[in-house]
Amino acid sequence: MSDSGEPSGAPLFERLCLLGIGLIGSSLARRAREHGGLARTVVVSSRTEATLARVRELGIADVVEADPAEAVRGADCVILCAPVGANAALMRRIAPHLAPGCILSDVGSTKGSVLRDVQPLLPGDVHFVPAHPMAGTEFSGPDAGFATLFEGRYCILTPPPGADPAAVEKVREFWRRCGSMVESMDAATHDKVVAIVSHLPHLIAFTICGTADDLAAETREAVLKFAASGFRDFTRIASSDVDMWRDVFLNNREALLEMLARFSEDAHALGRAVRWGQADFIEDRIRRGRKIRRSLIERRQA
Ligand SMILES: NC(=O)c1ccc[n+]([C@@H]2O[C@H](COP(=O)([O-])OP(=O)(O)OC[C@H]3O[C@@H](n4cnc5c(N)ncnc54)[C@H](O)[C@@H]3O)[C@@H](O)[C@H]2O)c1
Ligand SMILES: O=C(O)C(=O)C[C@]1(C(=O)O)C=C[C@@H](O)C=C1
Repeated sequence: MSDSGEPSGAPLFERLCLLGIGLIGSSLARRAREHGGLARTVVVSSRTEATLARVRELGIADVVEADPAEAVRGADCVILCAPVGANAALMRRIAPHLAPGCILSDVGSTKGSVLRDVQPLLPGDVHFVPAHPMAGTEFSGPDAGFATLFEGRYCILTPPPGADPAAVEKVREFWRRCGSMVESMDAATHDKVVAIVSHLPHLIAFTICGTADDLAAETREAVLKFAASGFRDFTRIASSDVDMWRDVFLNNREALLEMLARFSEDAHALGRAVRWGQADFIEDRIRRGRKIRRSLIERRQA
């Protein structure tokens, strides 16, 4: 395998099964199609017949199977790609059918919940290596995916204590071949980090859109008319998928509420500085924002 993500030699997996095929699942399926190094055969299962029919039309999987229990049979890697709230039920359905030695992974945005929902049902001979690609868009469904989604983006692994090192290395290599930089951390740290960098920004975006929507009819018209401004940037992420974000908020409750409390205190402090005309305080906050944006650009993550 070369550092450029180009394939060399045999594919990592013989039979890769993706359960849930929206933005993330279909990006993985497309990557596997374009990059021979991921899997020889890609099997896909999803909840609705409409999604499965669309996957057939798109031609992004070798096998399309309605029943998840059937889909995982004989797979040496299974990746859960549905909203995180679906994991417990999916796991109950597939656990007895997972092949011995299979690697089970996921792409969920919350990791404590995945350990909670998946580990108790895990057969002894299956290796569990949770993962979270820090890449996405506001779009969802199988049409939204693209093969380059993960390129140059981080993927965080949260292997549970005692995870099989060979399985962890295989999942690392999988994400490297998707073009990602791979890091590992424990699930609790992951959940705190994403609460501030991903979940709270979405919560704020949904809220600011709701607040604008609550304004009197006349003002709301003006908001929409002149929205080619700071507000527009919030509307992009506020247009994200309902099921996915409901599940994220409900499955990272503690960390998200902690970050929201800190944010609220800081927002009040800035509001107070505005009220009392404290220009130095206001300038300091703006400078910190500019500094963070600059460092993201330097790290090529903006
Ligand atoms: N969208 C992002 O930016 C992003 C980024 C990183 C990780 N994630 C995580 O990836 C996962 C998938 O997100 P997505 O953006 O691809 O969502 P999506 O809405 O585009 O796709 C989800 C897919 O799962 C299917 N599904 C829903 N419930 C199911 C069930 N009970 N059983 C089987 N399939 C079911 C849906 O039909 C759909 O095909 C989520 O856990 C999310 O937290 C999302
Ligand atoms: O770019 C976006 O639109 C995203 O929302 C992607 C984003 C994020 O917040 O950065 C969303 C959820 C994920 O779990 C990872 C990535």
